[in-house]
Amino acid sequence: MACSLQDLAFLEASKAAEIDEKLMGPLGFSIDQLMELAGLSVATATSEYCAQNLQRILVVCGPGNNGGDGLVAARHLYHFGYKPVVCYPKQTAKPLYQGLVTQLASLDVPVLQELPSAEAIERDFDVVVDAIFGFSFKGEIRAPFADIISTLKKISKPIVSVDVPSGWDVNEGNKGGVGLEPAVLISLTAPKLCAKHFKGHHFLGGRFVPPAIRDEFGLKLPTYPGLSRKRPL
Ligand SMILES: NC(=O)C1=CN([C@@H]2O[C@H](COP(=O)(O)OP(=O)(O)OC[C@H]3O[C@@H](n4cnc5c(N)ncnc54)[C@H](O)[C@@H]3O)[C@@H](O)[C@H]2O)[C@H](O)CC1
Ligand SMILES: [K+]
Repeated sequence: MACSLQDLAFLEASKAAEIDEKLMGPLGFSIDQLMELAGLSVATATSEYCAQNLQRILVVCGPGNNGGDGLVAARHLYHFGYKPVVCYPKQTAKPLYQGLVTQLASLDVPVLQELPSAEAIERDFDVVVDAIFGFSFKGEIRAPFADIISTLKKISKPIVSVDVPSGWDVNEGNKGGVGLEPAVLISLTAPKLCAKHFKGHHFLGGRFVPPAIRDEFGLKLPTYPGLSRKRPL
């Protein structure tokens, strides 16, 4: 099916959270499963963008599930042959996240607590994956992420944002210009309202939506090509 952005339904932040609750309640999914599928689609879309020439990938992970998607994506990117380095400044003790960090350690993927300087990122990396905030981001950016986002705003290397460009109001877009300006956005499940303002390469990932959810929330999802885990929009 040919599909353009105009054909898609965009999701308010509150509806995205409601879909998550339904998937993980009556529809029988676990967060581990959804995060694995989301992170895998992030890795496949990122590798399509990076191809062979962009190898050194800095994955910056936030404190919630968006950060978890980044941890999963970093593991898959390693197995795809890239050289990921993770920055995960605000780690959580939840077993799911601890497990993801242990898995990265078993692959010798570095997990940094602090973001390298803008100069070091320019020198040492080809691409940055932004897995800082997703659909639950609200209000002004708090520490330590305010400094992290302002450092990332200084670099010229392309940024790949997971689900929402970090710092953007999930419904309204880059209010006050405080958020990142990614080259690539990988929306998960369905694009959030803010994605209407995004002008770069747009992928849709998270191929796990059953017809009941699609119909209840009026989602207009494009057909994924073949076995692909992501769909260019
Ligand atoms: N069905 C799906 O599409 C799935 C998507 N997934 C991913 O999960 C995120 C949403 O995850 P959630 O944990 O609800 O929230 P976030 O990661 O967006 O962030 C919560 C985290 O951030 C802190 N926070 C919020 N606002 C601020 C602020 N202004 N300053 C600093 N910190 C802030 C908050 O305290 C929390 O700690 C979705 O976008 C997808 O990426 C799932 O992985 C699978 C299902
Ligand atoms: K993000």
